[in-house]
Amino acid sequence: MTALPAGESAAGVVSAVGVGKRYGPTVALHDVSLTVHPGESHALVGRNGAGKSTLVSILTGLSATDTGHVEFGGEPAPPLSKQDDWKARVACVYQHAMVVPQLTVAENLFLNRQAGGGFSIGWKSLRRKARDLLDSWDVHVGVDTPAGELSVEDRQFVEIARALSYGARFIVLDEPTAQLDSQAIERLFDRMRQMQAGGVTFLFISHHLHEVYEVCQAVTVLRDAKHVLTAPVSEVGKARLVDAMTGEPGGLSVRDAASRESLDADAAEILSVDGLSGDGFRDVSFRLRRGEVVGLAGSNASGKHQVAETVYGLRTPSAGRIRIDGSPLRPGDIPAALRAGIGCVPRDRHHEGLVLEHSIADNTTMSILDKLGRGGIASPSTRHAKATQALKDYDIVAAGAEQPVSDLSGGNQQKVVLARALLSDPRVVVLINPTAGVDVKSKEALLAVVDRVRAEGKAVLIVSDELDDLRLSDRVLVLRAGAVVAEHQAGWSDGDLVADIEGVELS
Ligand SMILES: Nc1ncnc2c1ncn2[C@@H]1O[C@H](COP(=O)(O)OP(=O)(O)OP(=O)(O)O)[C@@H](O)[C@H]1O
Repeated sequence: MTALPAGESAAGVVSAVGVGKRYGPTVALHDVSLTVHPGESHALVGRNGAGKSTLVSILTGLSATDTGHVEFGGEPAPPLSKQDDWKARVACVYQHAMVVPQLTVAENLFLNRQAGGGFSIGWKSLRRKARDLLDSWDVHVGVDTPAGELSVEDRQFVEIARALSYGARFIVLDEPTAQLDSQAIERLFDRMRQMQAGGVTFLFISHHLHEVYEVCQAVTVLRDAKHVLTAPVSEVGKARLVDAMTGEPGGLSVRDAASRESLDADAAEILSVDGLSGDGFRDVSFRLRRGEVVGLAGSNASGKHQVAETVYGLRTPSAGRIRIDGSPLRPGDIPAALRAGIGCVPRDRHHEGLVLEHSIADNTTMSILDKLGRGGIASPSTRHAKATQALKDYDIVAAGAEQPVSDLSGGNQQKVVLARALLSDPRVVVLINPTAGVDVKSKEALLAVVDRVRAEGKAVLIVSDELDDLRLSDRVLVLRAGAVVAEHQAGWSDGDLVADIEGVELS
């Protein structure tokens, strides 16, 4: 079912009615109303910091509204103190895991529920219930598997099944595709369609607008904390959607490496990787020259992340050699890589990237303290000035440079990570999914920054699941099962590259 025309009064699965929310001086939501109708997949889109996550936290009972209210099926939402009542109505599956990694799937599914009705449920019965639940939603995951060992894909299915077991038939998926490769995304979408047919309603958040067209029937756009549009997806073209998100007309353009002058034939080599092997990859060799961008593509199991992580010192290789400007790089040593001139955007900004409770100024300047002041001590005003410039250069929505990074929206946190990587003025930049969680318009700006540092003569190694990120590359190396299986020069077609990534022959 698609969204009903304005004024039609069928009760939604959920409605936000005139919702407002502030964080100190920041208005995160202003008078936002939204109705999600039964059985639809409803997309929620908007630029970084538009208010999507704030609205989700209100629709899921995690935060209170300042103004307005929430209804389920036309009835007022339960008080926030009654979390079990919320769980029976709605759940959100986040990008980061909400399972306890040490516990098994069965324990995660029925955690804190073993003592229902005064009886304690035995271990055997708990496993059987878990198995029945997963079977009933066609989720093929072993109930005895520790949740920490699940793939992101399976973990999300387990979390969806857990939500359904509480009775909720309305599920928020917050950027569920961000860490999935293309085949896993297709499986997720198939499953969403099946569940929709079984009466489940979804609110779907994604920065990949093509996904909105693939899997959703209705779309709502938030911009600068306000609701600007709700409409059936079939009635809003992509250009109009982007205009609604940005508030200004004009499409998107990502510059293709094929459209720029080809690399200088005698550009000096900066990075050489020879016969590199390690956990998940073997015998990988490539060269990077000044001003060159090389992409690494492949499925999540291809080993592409591990190769990049070995280059910037997160992992120790079992064989092979990495040289920067001809000098061997000490393996498995991040500070050594930094000193040798490697800057990186890591895969996981929460664990390897940011100190969340510290300010934007601290985070962006932490790797350049020795350059800002003597003995690694920089005056607060120097750091403040650098960070304030970064806010501008990287299009970061924030109250100011001293705001803690934890206050920022996800996409804006990612921009802080990129700013930090580039502020150290590296010779080689290793970027892993650099635009993850970044909105379409900011993505363009970030890729333009990468193009600029390339033009300055830095070498860039970029690992991404997104073809748009890879378009900057002079060459893209495709990995499968840990080995480089193909190389595409700039100007590749999407179809050819994807066929190589997935290992299918094009007829
Ligand atoms: N706990 C908080 N404290 C202070 N400000 C916050 C807090 N949470 C969110 N904000 C601010 O509220 C605004 C809306 O943020 P929100 O996370 O809802 O955006 P979003 O649309 O989900 O963005 P993204 O696409 O980057 O995830 C932002 O300006 C953000 O900095």
